[in-house]
This record gives sequence, structure tokens and C-alpha cells, in this order.
Amino acid sequence: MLLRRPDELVPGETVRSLRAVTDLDGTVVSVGFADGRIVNRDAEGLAAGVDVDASDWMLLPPMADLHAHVDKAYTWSAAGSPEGSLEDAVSCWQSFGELLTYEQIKINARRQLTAAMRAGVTAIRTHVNYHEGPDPLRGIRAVIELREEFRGFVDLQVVAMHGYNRESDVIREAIGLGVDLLGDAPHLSPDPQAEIERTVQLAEEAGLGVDIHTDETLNPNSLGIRDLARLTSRWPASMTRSAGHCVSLAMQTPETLAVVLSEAAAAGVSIITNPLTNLYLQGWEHPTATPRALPPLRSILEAGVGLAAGGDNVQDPFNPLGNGDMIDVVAALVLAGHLTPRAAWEVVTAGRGLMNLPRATGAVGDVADMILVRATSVAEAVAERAPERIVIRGGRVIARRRLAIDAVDVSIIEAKEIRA
Ligand SMILES: Nc1ccnc(=O)[nH]1
Repeated sequence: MLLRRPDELVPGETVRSLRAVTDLDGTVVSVGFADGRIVNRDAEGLAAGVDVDASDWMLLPPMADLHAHVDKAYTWSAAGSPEGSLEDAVSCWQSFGELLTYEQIKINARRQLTAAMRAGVTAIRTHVNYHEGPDPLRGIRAVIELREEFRGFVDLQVVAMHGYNRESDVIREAIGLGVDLLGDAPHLSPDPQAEIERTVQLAEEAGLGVDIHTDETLNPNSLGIRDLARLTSRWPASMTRSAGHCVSLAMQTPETLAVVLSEAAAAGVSIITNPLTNLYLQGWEHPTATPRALPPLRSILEAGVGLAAGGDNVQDPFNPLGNGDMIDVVAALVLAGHLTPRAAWEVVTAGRGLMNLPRATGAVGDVADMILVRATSVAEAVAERAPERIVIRGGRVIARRRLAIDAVDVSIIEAKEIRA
């Protein structure tokens, strides 16, 4: 049988089998695909497609970005630099966002979605602001159109994110456009409890779930996640109730933390952590420590609370860095969040479940969605950021990223060193 190498695959090709590929557990397997699913682990039988010798390569579950802001992407330089804190970023964004047109939002958001897709991020939940100016729904409309444009490549959920001063009638108009979820940042309002109640009520009225920025602050008295748990505890399990950020959980006593996490677990509230942006936004005022502004991830997992992660902001007033590639988030979950590389990868893929997408773990019966990386372990893939990646959806190659350094240059350097 003629076997091809992964780096010879071309986007658009359908793969039939991967031979001798290493899985997340480090086991070398051969997997067969049919009808967009993984059908066996001995690569026998099967319909049309390419057979690939994937020795030296790993099969990893695709990444999910559960907290993006694609409408703001790539505005850092144009928007001017805020001083650093969340409040600065919000006010800088509000005056700049007013100037952003529907067309420009669409161009920026498309650029981030494309970068994410090429990196192997095939599921994204994005918040979209109401933009100041005459047509406050222009960003939401633009991103809803991109949800169609990327169908089959990136599964996109759109969260319409209002501030406390946005009238309920305008929020109902956004619901009418077909958003997936409602969002809000109640801790920034003068009456956080009343604001979260209004959002949950609007969501119930529309039959939608919520993903709310709760407690993006080091102030330990901010615990909106408890209000969210109380207000949604009777919702059916299938209705989304996610708490984004939950930074203030880092500042609780162990006793309070245990109570809050058990309330969240009982109510079915999931937590979305955003390490990159929160490492940047919080702690500016602290005199010595620069607290890391991450909720306690291992305690969250031990309490049985659903946990996923987001890239959050990409080169905008909230974070000058960020690039849409969730592998940097995996690295941050290891370094700042104290998870193993394997556990961190699982947190970044767990978001698929929160989006009610089919399982893609590489097991028989799962959809044939995956990233092939040239690496021998998940730790190596994360440490080196996996420069070579092939993204597969439903057995079809949708993107390929090659090594930027030319191997010839490396061999010339090596040859010179040997001669010296
Ligand atoms: N971390 C963030 C809070 C609010 N809005 C954003 O875009 N990002």
C-alpha cells in the first residue's frame, strides 16, 4: 500500500487512515476513518481516501476557545494604549468602538477566526459587544454572518454582551437576530445583583442560556457566581450557564471557596478561565506581588465544576498580545495555573462539551476532528508550541501549518559547526 507522509497532505484531501500515530496517552495506534468518524483502531476496511504514515506525529483533540471577543480583535494600535487595568480598557474601548464600522469589525473578526482555524481551534464561543453609535447591533450582525461563513470549519457561538445601561428592548432586538447566548458584566454595574437578575430574566424569556463575565476582579467581595448559581439552579441541564473569569475565587478563604464551588456544581454552572488576559489586566495596583488573577483550577476540577478556557482578547485594549492560538492558553494553564500539560490540554478541549458539540477525543465512534502535530508527547507539543500542525475535520484536511525555518539552513549551520 502506498502511504503518504502528513506533511504531504493538502487542504481538501480526505484521510482514510493514520498509521502508527501517537495518541494523547502516548499509545501508538492506527486509526481508520469513514463517514467523518473514527471507525476503528486497526485502520482496516474503509472507503476512499488517503492512507498516511503518521509515525513521529501525534493526534490531539482539537482545541476550543470558550471566551473570545472577535469584534475587538487587532485594535490595540488604533485604539491607543490604556493604562492597564480592566476599567481603563473598558473606557478606552467604549470611545474607540464607536468609530468601528460593520465592515471593519467583520474584517478583524474574520482574521482572528482564520488564525484560530489554522491553529486547530475549531470551536469558538465569542462575546460581541453592542457598539456605541447609531447602529449598536452592527458588530453582532457581522459576527452572526461569519458564523455562517465558517460553518464546517469553525463552530461559532455568539454571545450578545450588554452593559448595565443597555435598554432591554435593544437586547431583545439582538435576540431576534439569532444570537446563541446572552452575556453581561454585572460586577461593573452599580447594582450587580439586580443586573444579573435582569439578564437571567431576559434569557429565560427568550429560551436562551447565558455566559456572564462574573467577578473579573481581585476584590473578594465580588461573588456574582453565587447569584448565577442561585438564579439558574432550576434550569434544565442542557441550558448553558457559564461564569467567565471568576478571578475573585483566587482571593477566597478555603472554606468560602468550598461553599461557592459546591453551589456552582449543584447548579450546573461552568467556569471559563481566561489566563492570558487576566494575567495582564489584574494586579496593577498591588504594591508588591502582582497576583496572578487565576481562579484555583485544581480545586474547581476536584469540586466537579465544568471548566473550560478562553483566549479572551487578541491585540485590543484589554490585551496587547493574544493571537487566536489556544496553545498559548494551554501553556499558561500549566505555568500560571499549575495543571499538567495533559490536564491543561483537556481543559482546552472540554469546551466542546459545554458547546454541546460531538465528542472528538480520538476514540472509536467520535467525529474525525483532530490536530496532527509533529511531537512525541503533549508536553513537548505545548513546550514547543507545535509549529507543524495539520487540522482535520470530519476526516478532511482543512488547514496545514508548516515549519517556518527551512531545514536546509539548519543543516548548513550544523555542517559549519562540525567543520569548526
Ligand atoms: N476581559 C474582558 C472584559 C470585558 N471585555 C473584554 O473584551 N474583555
